[in-house]
Amino acid sequence: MTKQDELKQLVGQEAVKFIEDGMIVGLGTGSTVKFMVDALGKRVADEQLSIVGVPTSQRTKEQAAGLGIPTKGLDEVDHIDLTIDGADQIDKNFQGIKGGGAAHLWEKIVAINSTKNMWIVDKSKMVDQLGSFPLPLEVIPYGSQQLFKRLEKQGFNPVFRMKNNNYVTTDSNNYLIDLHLHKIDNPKELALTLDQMTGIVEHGLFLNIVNTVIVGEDDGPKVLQAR
Ligand SMILES: O=C[C@H](O)[C@H](O)[C@H](O)COP(=O)(O)O
Repeated sequence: MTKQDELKQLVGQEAVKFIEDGMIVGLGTGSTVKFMVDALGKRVADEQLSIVGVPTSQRTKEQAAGLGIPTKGLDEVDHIDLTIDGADQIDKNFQGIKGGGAAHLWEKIVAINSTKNMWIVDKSKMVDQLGSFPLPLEVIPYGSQQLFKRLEKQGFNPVFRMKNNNYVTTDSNNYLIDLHLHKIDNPKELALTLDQMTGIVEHGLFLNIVNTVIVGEDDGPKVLQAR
């Protein structure tokens, strides 16, 4: 296991300590969350912990099922106590970029329906300013070439996310466009601009969403309270 994976595993194991019996828990997506779900599966098996998971992707749903973690869809629960998710970048104001794993639409919908949100990251994700990680957009395939041209004209440096010459598609069968912005001076203003562009289903800026961040540092996981 790489050093970075070790840090991811440790934050995943730390995060599940916040899960209590009877909770409804949003389960994020990504390589860090995968370690968290493994640790949660262990608690469910060892302690007969009774929880319900609400997965933010098919991938996470399948992993949870394989570990015997009961899951429900978002519309089958009346609340979510805590969602634990990864992030691609987090700045000093606890604003984040998500969607590097193509899951930010479902993740954001689950997050805004959660009482508390926790992000788990290794230390490389903590930055002074967002933007060196390309900002993901989930876009409707219909007219996406035209949308792409509009994004180009606005200087957003868009790139369709491709794999083996095919468009990467999300769990909602949409495409992804990554904006290579290098730095984002005003995340709120950018979010408003992108919110208003027809064809963009959701962008990966997660502003004022997270309550707690667990950062994997060399000397162990650090729990930071965001708000
Ligand atoms: O779309 C994917 C999610 O937003 C992930 O939570 C994010 O990309 C972080 O993933 P990882 O833990 O694999 O770096």
